Amino acid sequence: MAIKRNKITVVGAGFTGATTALMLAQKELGNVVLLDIPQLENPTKGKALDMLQASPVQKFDAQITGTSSYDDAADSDIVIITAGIARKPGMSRDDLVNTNAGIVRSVCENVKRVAPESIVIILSNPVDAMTYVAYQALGFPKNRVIGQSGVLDTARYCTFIAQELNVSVEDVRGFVLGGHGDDMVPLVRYSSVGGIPIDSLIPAERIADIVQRTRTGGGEIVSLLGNGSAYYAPAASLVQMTEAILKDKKRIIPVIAFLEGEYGYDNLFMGVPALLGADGIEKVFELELTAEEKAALDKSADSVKAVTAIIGS
Ligand SMILES: NC(=O)C1=CN([C@@H]2O[C@H](COP(=O)(O)OP(=O)(O)OC[C@H]3O[C@@H](n4cnc5c(N)ncnc54)[C@H](O)[C@@H]3O)[C@@H](O)[C@H]2O)C=CC1
Ligand SMILES: O=C([O-])CC(=O)C(=O)O
Repeated sequence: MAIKRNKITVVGAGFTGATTALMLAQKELGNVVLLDIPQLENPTKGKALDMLQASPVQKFDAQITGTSSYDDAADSDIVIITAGIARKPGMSRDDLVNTNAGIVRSVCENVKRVAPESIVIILSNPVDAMTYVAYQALGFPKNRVIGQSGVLDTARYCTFIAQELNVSVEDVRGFVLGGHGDDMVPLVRYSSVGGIPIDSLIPAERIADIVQRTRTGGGEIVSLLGNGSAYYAPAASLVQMTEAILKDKKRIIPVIAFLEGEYGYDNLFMGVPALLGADGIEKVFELELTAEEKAALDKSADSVKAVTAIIGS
């Protein structure tokens, strides 16, 4: 008899998708289906088989299947969408909007057919707008359509704070609100190290540098890689979200959620702190913001609205 495990499909077997598939299996979060286009079926099968053959060495029990058929994704508990093109140096994430909207829409039509009860996590960029596209194409309730940006942006922010102070990343807390673009809003007032507010540990001008480096963190890696974008930290972020849902951990982490009045925004997907558990987004938290923080969030929301309008919200 087959062993009963969660089923997680990762659509897009490129850099982020393949890395995510391996990390999910290594954490034994479920059986993983890695899916890409028919023209890449053999390389996708090859990547999955190669990962599977790491399992006796690393001692993880999970099946990993490469495919181009949505039948293999049937009844997935979670579907992670990484399908689409990545930006190159000199491009913004928004330059990908038209190409990736078509890809995300077609992927979601298949997901809706084979995995109608799944929770869907979107990575493809520009991710706030792509999460909107997915929501429209899937027709799922809003708690089951979630975009990834805040875990990654917060991870970058916390990395830079830990480096600045030469302390363990484990003790750094903080989060980033807003759209996944260069005007995202790292919330300094809610950031601490070992419980100590960062503004009593780091001079204001260095904090400003950290905030700015966080905002352009994706672009920094695009420039260094030369031909693609980040994938290790994005994959780790997707895995953290998947784990929170599958283990019903009730974690409070920033994710892209559908806003219907929260923070004064309506009919918009954007990054906010949320409770993640077995039902997906179980609650969105609305924080008190200062006038300055709200103005920064409004600016970020305006950018998200502009790119979302291109694909017709
Ligand atoms: N939201 C975030 O924080 C992040 C978003 N991204 C975005 O994730 C996306 C993927 O990035 P990478 O994996 O580095 O790109 P990649 O080019 O390495 O992989 C993308 C894969 O999607 C596949 N694909 C294209 N159309 C498809 C379709 N219709 N069905 C199934 N698969 C399809 C391609 O064949 C390719 O294998 C990009 O849009 C990138 O900008 C990347 C990192 C972080
Ligand atoms: O920068 C990009 O294009 C990929 C991405 O979203 C990130 O790494 O934050």
